[in-house]
Amino acid sequence: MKVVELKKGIYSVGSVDWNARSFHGYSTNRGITYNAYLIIDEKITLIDAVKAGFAEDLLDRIAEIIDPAKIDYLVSNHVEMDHSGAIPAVMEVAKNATIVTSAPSGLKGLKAHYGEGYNYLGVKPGETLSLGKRTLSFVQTPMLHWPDNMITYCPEEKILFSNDAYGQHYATSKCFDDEVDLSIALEEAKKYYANILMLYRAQAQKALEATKGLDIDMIAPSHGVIWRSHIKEILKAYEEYTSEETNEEAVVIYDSMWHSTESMALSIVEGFAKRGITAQLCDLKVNHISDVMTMLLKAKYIAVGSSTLNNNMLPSVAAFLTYLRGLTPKGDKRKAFAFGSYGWGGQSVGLINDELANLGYEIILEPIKINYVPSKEQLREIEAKVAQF
Ligand SMILES: Cc1cc2nc3c(=O)[nH]c(=O)nc-3n(C[C@H](O)[C@H](O)[C@H](O)COP(=O)(O)O)c2cc1C
Repeated sequence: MKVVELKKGIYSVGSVDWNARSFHGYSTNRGITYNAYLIIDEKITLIDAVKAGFAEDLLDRIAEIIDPAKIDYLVSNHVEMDHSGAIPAVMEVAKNATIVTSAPSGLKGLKAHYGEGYNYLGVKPGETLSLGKRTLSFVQTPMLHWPDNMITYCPEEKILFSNDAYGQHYATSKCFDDEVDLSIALEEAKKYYANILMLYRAQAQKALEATKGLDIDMIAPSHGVIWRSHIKEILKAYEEYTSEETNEEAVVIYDSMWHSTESMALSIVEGFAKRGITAQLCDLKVNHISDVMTMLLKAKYIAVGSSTLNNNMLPSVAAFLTYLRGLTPKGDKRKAFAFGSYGWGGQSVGLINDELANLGYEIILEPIKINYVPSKEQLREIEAKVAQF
């Protein structure tokens, strides 16, 4: 990625990982960027680093502007290795630099990754750091999505370096929201929220409130494009993502060996459609769980189906439910039911029902079970049941 000057003396110097298709299990169909920002002031400051494999790339781009040895501060907004992996390489060159991170969690996390051997400066909520003409102000956003997370605001330039908040996994040679298709940037922001931040809804609401209180010209996240022309749109989108309100939408998620549970799923979709509820059918054999989470983010209704395999649900469904359990925020108000075909014991449907109930979802229909292949009449009955609950 080429160096881009965001404002006079402030540069985007991060890397594009065009072919990354998995980010710790999240499918990144459009690749990833690891954004880093360089501020030229009396104190030369790098905001975040990149993934380890891109360290040379980062240093080369910094060298286009200034000798990397002159870096005074390396602000680490988040310890996770997609932002911090290149820290040792940067510190190898910038021997006198100080790593600025949240106290105490950032300090603890960075030391556990990279050792005690660097100059560290821990900053507490609301603390500021003067770079000369500019100031950096640190807002801690703990558990969004690690204990150490913070966002960094530069009031003189009205830039919020938001790290993971407002980010998107979207590799592009462009830098800004108004240079790309906005619908793609927002779709990827939604997927990012659903898969990384959804569990931490309360913290995301607080970060959103903190953001709204700032005078902002640019939101520069650590992944994807920088928001400058569509700040209102991304904040409105976060307002929607973080709201407890759901939409009149259903997602019918299943796996099936011989299509019996699949036939049931199709009838369930028809039943929802009859009620005027938009429903999406989602076969776990062909839909990645991270895409399913995006579909689910604002859906009020969830139906989960599996046939019984060896006294259990199908492994794909178990994996999906585990992922869903991990990402479900407290007090999630959704309506759900289980369905599936079976041969003899038929345990899968009860197990799914229990999982959905344990998530705190309101169970709106008794588990729907069909022995082996559903008849046309049984399918019509399922459709009618869903259309009437
Ligand atoms: C390898 C295998 C193991 C199965 N184990 C069970 C089981 O333990 N209990 C049960 O009730 N049915 C079991 N069945 C039967 C299926 O649940 C049944 O065929 C069902 O109709 C398949 O639905 P599907 O086409 O949606 O996968 C098994 C089927 C297969 C192929």
